[in-house]
Amino acid sequence: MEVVIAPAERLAELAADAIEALLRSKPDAVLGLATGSSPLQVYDELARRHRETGLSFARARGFMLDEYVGLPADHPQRYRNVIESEIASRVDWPQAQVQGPDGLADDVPGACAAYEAAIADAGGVDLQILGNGTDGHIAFNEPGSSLASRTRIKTLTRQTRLDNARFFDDDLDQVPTHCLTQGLGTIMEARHLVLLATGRHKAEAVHQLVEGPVSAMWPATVMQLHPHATVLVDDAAASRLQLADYYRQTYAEKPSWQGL
Ligand SMILES: N[C@@H]1[C@@H](O)[C@H](O)[C@@H](COP(=O)(O)O)O[C@@H]1O
Repeated sequence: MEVVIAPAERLAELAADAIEALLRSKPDAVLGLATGSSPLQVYDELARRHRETGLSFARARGFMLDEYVGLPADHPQRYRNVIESEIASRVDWPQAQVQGPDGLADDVPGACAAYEAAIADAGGVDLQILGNGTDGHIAFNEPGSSLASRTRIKTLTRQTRLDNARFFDDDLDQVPTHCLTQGLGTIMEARHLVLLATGRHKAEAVHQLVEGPVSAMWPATVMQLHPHATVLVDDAAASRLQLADYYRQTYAEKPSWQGL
């Protein structure tokens, strides 16, 4: 696991560099997309590169991590709509090439199985962008999630609903109680995991993710078992890391050609 500690703008550039290098070498790459505030600067940077340098998503495929259950198709916080407005519509990405789990499906197990099959048919995810919940979740794999889990329905914790109430007029009652989410086993099959976390409120989750014991209580710790995982954090999110000086030194001495 590589840990990079840098200001948020720099982290966004590094993630965008990795995505750009992938798209330039493999234009039909499969990108794993996260919602939440953590990837927003990455999406801004990708949109800028599309505008200014012609970086193209025309042949790329995108798979979202998760979706709320029951939000109407036109709800602005439906994750498929969030991804459309935050990144897909700002670049040349055809709508049909970006998909998420169907939070309005009548047959939930069927929709989850179909989503797993669609990812497999696309050849698997090349690069998965991730955020980290304050309770250690990735996607919506809440504490207690099986480390081998696949796409399924989950009940959101009260903490996650409180964290996300800011997107719903600070009204907890408007925040859905359930979601469909890629499982930890699904996410672990992506070939490169790139997690972003900023702010002091993420410091404990980041410490557990990087330095804690692998445990379903902190679901992101499963990333310790991945052969190519990158954790991009700012000073505040890194403030509880025991080996922060070592991570800083390692990154400072890394050859610039190496990439993430
Ligand atoms: N389902 C999303 C996750 O994919 C996201 O990574 C996480 C952190 O969110 P944020 O980046 O806003 O802190 O919580 C949300 O609930």
